Amino acid sequence: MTDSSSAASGVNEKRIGQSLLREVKVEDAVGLLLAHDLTQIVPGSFKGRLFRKGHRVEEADIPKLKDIGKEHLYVMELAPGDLHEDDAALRMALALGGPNTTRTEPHEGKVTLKSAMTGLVKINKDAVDRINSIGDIALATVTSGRVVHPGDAVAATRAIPLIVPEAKVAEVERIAEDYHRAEGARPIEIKPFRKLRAGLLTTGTEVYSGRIADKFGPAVSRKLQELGSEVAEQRFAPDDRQTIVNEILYFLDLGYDMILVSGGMSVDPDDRTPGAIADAGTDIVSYGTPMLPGSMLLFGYLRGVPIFGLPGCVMHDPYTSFDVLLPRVLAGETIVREDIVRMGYGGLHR
Ligand SMILES: Nc1nc2c(c(=O)[nH]1)N[C@H]1C(S)=C(S)[C@@H](COP(=O)(O)OP(=O)(O)OC[C@H]3O[C@@H](n4cnc5c(N)ncnc54)[C@H](O)[C@@H]3O)O[C@H]1N2
Ligand code: MOO
Repeated sequence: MTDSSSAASGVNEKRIGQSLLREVKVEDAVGLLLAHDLTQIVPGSFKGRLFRKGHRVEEADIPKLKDIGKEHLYVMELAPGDLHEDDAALRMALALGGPNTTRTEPHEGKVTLKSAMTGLVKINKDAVDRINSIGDIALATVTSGRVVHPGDAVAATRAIPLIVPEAKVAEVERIAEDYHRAEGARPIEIKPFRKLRAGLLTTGTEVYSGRIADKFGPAVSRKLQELGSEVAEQRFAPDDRQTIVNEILYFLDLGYDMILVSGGMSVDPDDRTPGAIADAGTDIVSYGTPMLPGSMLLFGYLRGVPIFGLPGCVMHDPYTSFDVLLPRVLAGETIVREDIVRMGYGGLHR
């Protein structure tokens, strides 16, 4: 990589495995190639690469190097079986990133995986934990199951030392391969959203009779639209259990992909919605969700069609249990009771 014979004598050397890092005074480094990116940080205005790995040091660089605190530079002699930080970060990113992810160039020993689309990011936490227990390498991710948009960072791989044993990176590749063989997916992927047509039944005698204006329709339509789906039809029902059952079955007959029923989800005598959803023949996955807001949400499947009972907060709160579960349904996931149970940890949002 660099011409070690031109290094000044009497300088410090650091051995990492079979590889060698030799310190060279910046004044003696003119003509040598930089062994790694060099970072400048000016708080509030700049953080980034001042010099790129492989840059040939020139006389004019010396004051700039001193400005960022460099009195010495490394000359690197990589042994077989060792990897430069950039190559380690890149190989990990290549192994981990699945469909609909993009990669940045290696940069200061780091590669960022980004989403190429609007979708649901899926990250296997077990693989992340196993990789981070290896040592000398780091994988930082966002939490799985959230909505991401094009260009959003979802994970970053990083080598901690400048030289990493290749075996550690190979272990990351093996973890990714094992996961791929078992699950048919890479540990980090973006699932696209399906475009679903939903029927929305808005219950509440006060809305049905026209005493108050409906606020559920616009809010739910917007939430679906933002993810590429639509409320294809909205209907209204008073707080009457049988009427609600009939309207749900009407939506089912029309073949909508999803059924949403708003209002009447809590404890008042006029709250008929959970009972009506059950009477319609729904297999209820859960009534009650360990998340706030949205604890009174019901989720189930009616002859395979996802059906939600939506509590009042969905009208006005931007992030409820509906906003957690809706993207998963749109991404084609089947929601089971365990998924709902797990929402409680980290599920307190107000
Ligand atoms: N004692 C308890 N009180 C409440 C509980 C509880 O467990 N025990 N749960 C709370 C939670 S959480 C929620 S959320 C709310 C509301 O639940 P509901 O889904 O039953 O909502 P409603 O009773 O039907 O209505 C509440 C409120 O919102 C207005 N509303 C309903 N639909 C519409 C609409 N389409 N457009 C405009 N406004 C609407 C309705 O008129 C009421 O004012 O219960 C908590 N209380
Ligand atoms: O279902 Mo309530 O909306 O938790 O706020």
